[in-house]
Amino acid sequence: MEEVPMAKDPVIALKDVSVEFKNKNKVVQAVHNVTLEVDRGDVFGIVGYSGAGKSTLIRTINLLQKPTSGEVIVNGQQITKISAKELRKSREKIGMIFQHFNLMNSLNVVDNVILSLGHSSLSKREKCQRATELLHLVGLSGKEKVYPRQLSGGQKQRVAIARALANNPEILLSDESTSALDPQTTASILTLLKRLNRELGLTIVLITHQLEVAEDICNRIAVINDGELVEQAESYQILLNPQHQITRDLFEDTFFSSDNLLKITPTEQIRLKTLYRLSYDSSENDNSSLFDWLRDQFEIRTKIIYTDSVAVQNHVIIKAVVEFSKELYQHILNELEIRHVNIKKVELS
Ligand SMILES: Nc1ncnc2c1ncn2[C@@H]1O[C@H](COP(=O)(O)OP(=O)(O)OP(=O)(O)O)[C@@H](O)[C@H]1O
Repeated sequence: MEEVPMAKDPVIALKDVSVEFKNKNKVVQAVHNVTLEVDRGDVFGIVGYSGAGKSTLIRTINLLQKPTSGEVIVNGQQITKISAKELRKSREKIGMIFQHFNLMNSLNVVDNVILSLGHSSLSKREKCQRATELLHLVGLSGKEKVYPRQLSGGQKQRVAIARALANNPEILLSDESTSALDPQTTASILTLLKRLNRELGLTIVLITHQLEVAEDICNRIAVINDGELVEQAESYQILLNPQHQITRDLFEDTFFSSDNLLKITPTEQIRLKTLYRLSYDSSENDNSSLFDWLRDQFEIRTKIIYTDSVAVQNHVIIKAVVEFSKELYQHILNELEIRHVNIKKVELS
């Protein structure tokens, strides 16, 4: 039976959003005409170089940053047009976590979470019970009376996540929430975020400069550069076949890094005139059938210089640098493209 595509259900829509900062005589265009949609249940990553406008952009979603122009629509409501009271209500449905946790050091863990329940109609006892349940949800049972300074970075971020979830938000905004954490703690926070996304149906929008974070957790990635949205796609597509040079610089070149290419010695460089980088989805191609096909059809032999794989969503993307026994003619490159193999000649400088 033919699969029916799932209906899209955008929970966030930004339309032509721009943010300008005016400093003395200078105008900084931090975000420029960004239009994007985040579907319910997405883990949506926004990546880009430092200063690209990521923080400014994510902060427009809960109007911590008011756009200079454009529309911000959350759950069908244009929040740029609503009263302060309505905005407060709408913001309760949008939790946010930050790089430096933003906890109150003078309050213990449970009181930090209770602080977010200020506007709720719950009794004091019920608030305490709710906060305790949230701390259990994020794996911090038993730490209720502890103060933030007595916690590790990962534990502080868990408190911040519990606090962000206090009002049962539908959306969680994450502004570099793992940037201050070591790789192991980062992995445990990402596991927690994935579980919350799955179990609570929480839509997550995260900005990160850690590309491995975006690869690990996001189903969709948007790339911004100089305030402009340059590319957005399913995460595996971004890895498999990046369209924009900035995306290639960000994602491909971390894998095909000069470190890896420098492993090839200068004498080999002279010989290696037919070095190519390939990337492909392992469910569509596998090494041996691809290289057997090149040999059988075109008498081209392949020597794999190095290869690696990265699992994104349900796809395993293979990336490889190979040496072919001869240069590939355009018609072979075209055939590879038809087979969804992304191929590029390596220029050794
Ligand atoms: N309040 C402000 N006043 C003036 N300029 C600002 C302000 N906030 C940000 N900018 C400028 O806007 C641009 C985008 O900044 P932003 O912090 O959004 O980028 P970013 O991609 O999050 O960077 P990073 O990864 O380094 O945090 C930068 O040029 C920055 O200097």
